[in-house]
Amino acid sequence: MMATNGKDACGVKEEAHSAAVNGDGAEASPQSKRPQRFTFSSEPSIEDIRRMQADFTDERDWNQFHQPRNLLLAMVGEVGEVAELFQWKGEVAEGLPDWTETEREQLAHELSDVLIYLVELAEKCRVDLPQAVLRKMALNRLKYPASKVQGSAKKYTEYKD
Ligand SMILES: Nc1ccn([C@H]2C[C@H](O)[C@@H](COP(=O)(O)OP(=O)(O)OP(=O)(O)O)O2)c(=O)n1
Repeated sequence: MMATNGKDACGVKEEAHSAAVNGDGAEASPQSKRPQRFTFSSEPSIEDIRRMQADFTDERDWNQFHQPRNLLLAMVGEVGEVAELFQWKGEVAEGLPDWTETEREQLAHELSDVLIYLVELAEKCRVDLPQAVLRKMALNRLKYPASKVQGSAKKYTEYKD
C-alpha cells in the first residue's frame, strides 16, 4: 500500500505535541520549539507482531526453518536491504525529504522485515522484548546521565568522571 492522505510511507501521522502543550499562548520553551516529533501508531504492539508472525509461520509449517541462527541471518540480510536503500545517497536529512513515495514504501517494507525477524528471534530465544527494552533503557539512563553527557556523543568509557 502506498502512503497517501498526508501520512508518511509507514502510514503513521505527525502529531502536534507542542501545539497542545502551548495552546495557552504562553511563550514556548526552547524544547517546545523543536520540530514536531514524529510518533507511531499505538498498535500493533510487539506482542501483536510476535503473534501475527507465529501464525504466519505456523500456517506454512515454517517453524522447522525458523531456528534462532536462521532468524538472525535473515534479520541481518534484511538490515542489508535497508542499507542498500541508503547506499550512495550521501547524508540523508531527517524525514527523507528528497525520497520518492516508492523509496519510502520500500524502506517501510525493509524496516518491517527487520522488526518481524527481530521479534521472532527474541521469541525463539525466550527474550521478553518489551520488558527487556525497559530494563536496557534504565541501564542506558544510568550509564549516560543527561546532566553529564549533555550535547556529547562520546561513549561512556571515554568519560573520566
Ligand atoms: N522463510 C521465510 C520467508 C519470509 N518470511 C517473511 C518475513 C519477512 O517479513 C519476509 C521476508 O520475505 P523475503 O525473504 O521474500 O524478503 P523480501 O520481502 O525482503 O523480498 P526481497 O528480498 O525480494 O526484497 O517474509 C518468513 O517469515 N520466513
